Amino acid sequence: MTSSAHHPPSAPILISFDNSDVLVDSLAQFIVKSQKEAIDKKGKFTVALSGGSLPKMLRGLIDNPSVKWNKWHVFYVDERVVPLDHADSNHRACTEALFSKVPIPSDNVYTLDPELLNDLEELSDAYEKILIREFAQKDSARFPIFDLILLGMGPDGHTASLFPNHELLNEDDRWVAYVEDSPKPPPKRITLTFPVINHASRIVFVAVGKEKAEILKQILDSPETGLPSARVKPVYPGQLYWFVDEAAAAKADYPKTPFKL
Ligand SMILES: O=C1O[C@H](COP(=O)(O)O)[C@@H](O)[C@H](O)[C@H]1O
Repeated sequence: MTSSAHHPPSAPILISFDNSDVLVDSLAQFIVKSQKEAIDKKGKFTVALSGGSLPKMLRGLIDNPSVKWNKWHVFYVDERVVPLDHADSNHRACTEALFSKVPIPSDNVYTLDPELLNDLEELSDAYEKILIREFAQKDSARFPIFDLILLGMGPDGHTASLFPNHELLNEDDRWVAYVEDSPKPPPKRITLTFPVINHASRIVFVAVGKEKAEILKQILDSPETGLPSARVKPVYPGQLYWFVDEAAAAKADYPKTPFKL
């Protein structure tokens, strides 16, 4: 068997859907398949969600009888350092778009600690400790291995709260880090780091709309630019997928793959 140390990352798989409704439906099918494989193997499903435009793209999971909500363990790829009910909170966005509409046990959704908003170091350490508690020695090695991580990409190529030219792009030790100077408001955030993201079994970027077309071309056709979204390169045997609509895919020359489960 080839070990991950000797195996280069697999090339990203780009899937372009006719429109965002078809994407939403296919994304739900893909997530359900990932969930089934994880539950069959270890009795639970660990997933990390982004904020921004991503939560609304999860609507295909609502009223979906195949989703085993009591087996889900949900973490945040990144979170803005604001109260959990604040308009900028990624947890609030996910709650409004999804969790308020499905029977997920609230204890299985791991939020930042709202008591620690004034101390970024403590706040990110506390979130890292939750990951250590939930992952270490069970289904991980040096870094946690999420069953699925769902990412968004900003028009500047950022993903999670990992922004172009930021020192955190080179973080190779911590699982969770903080940002005090995000160029996109709000400035204070916590984020999973690249080694954590890149150890996931499956990673899906979701990008929709013509505003994402130019940056998607750069990320896929010229990954050597080193923009944050181009640094998502799952460690073998992890696989990276791009679920995009035609508008987002319009400028990329990168080969497209038909959707199949
Ligand atoms: O600030 C953030 O932005 C990214 C991208 O957002 P999108 O609205 O362009 O999809 C998002 O993935 C991240 O979670 C969020 O905190």
